Amino acid sequence: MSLLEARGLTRHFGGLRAVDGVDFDLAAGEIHALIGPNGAGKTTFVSLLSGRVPVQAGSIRLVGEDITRLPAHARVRKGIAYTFQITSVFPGLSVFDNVALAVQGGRGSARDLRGAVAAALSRVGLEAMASDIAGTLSYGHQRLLELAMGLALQPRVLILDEPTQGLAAGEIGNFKDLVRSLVPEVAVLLIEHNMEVVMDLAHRITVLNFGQVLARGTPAEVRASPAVQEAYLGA
Ligand SMILES: Nc1ncnc2c1ncn2[C@@H]1O[C@H](COP(=O)(O)OP(=O)(O)OP(=O)(O)O)[C@@H](O)[C@H]1O
Repeated sequence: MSLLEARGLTRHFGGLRAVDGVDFDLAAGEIHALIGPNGAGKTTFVSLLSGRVPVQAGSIRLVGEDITRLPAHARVRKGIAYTFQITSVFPGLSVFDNVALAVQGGRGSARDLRGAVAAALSRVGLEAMASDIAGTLSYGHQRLLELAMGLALQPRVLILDEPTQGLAAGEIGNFKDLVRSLVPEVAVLLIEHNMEVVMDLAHRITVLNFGQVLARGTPAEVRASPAVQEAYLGA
């Protein structure tokens, strides 16, 4: 059984078929990349999975349970964490407090709040900055804070939307090591434009184009696909 399974997932905006009958399976413990040209429907698709955008047709199952109509906060409690854009960090609060808020919204019982925050911060290497005000952190550190907030939710599925955007080259290497360290406890669904990161990290790739699945497979299979090369990789 897939950890997370979508069948015929559909969301149109007026006449625009942003997501149009997508079947998708996320296996336990995998790093799965979602790629495709600008406007292909990637963010809309993960917004359907996380419940930020309502589904018009199709179904979503998490470990076999139908979650298609559950509100976003209920999906978080069931283990789907979508690390939102950096705006989800409260800039006036400390790093500790940002993560503490996430712990309280998550799946765990949070009996040991301090311990849970410390564990999430040490996972991303920010433990020394716990008392810093989040808004004073560098951009790269704010992205790590965002990841710590996602991990503090104790997710089964962690959805990362363009996590390397704006990171310096040196930071990208650390980020890849960090994502690798998360599996197999967590399954990672990664929207990523940096093909070097995708090909290096992903176990499997799904390619969207005009709201539909153009191809799926291992990095080698996707790279070799003539349809993908024509539509996307520009080879
Ligand atoms: N709330 C909305 N209302 C109307 N159209 C929308 C809405 N959200 C997305 N769209 C449109 O749906 C299409 C898919 O957008 P989406 O952001 O999902 O693509 P994407 O693959 O994530 O693109 P990018 O790589 O540029 O982030 C686009 O044409 C976009 O303009």
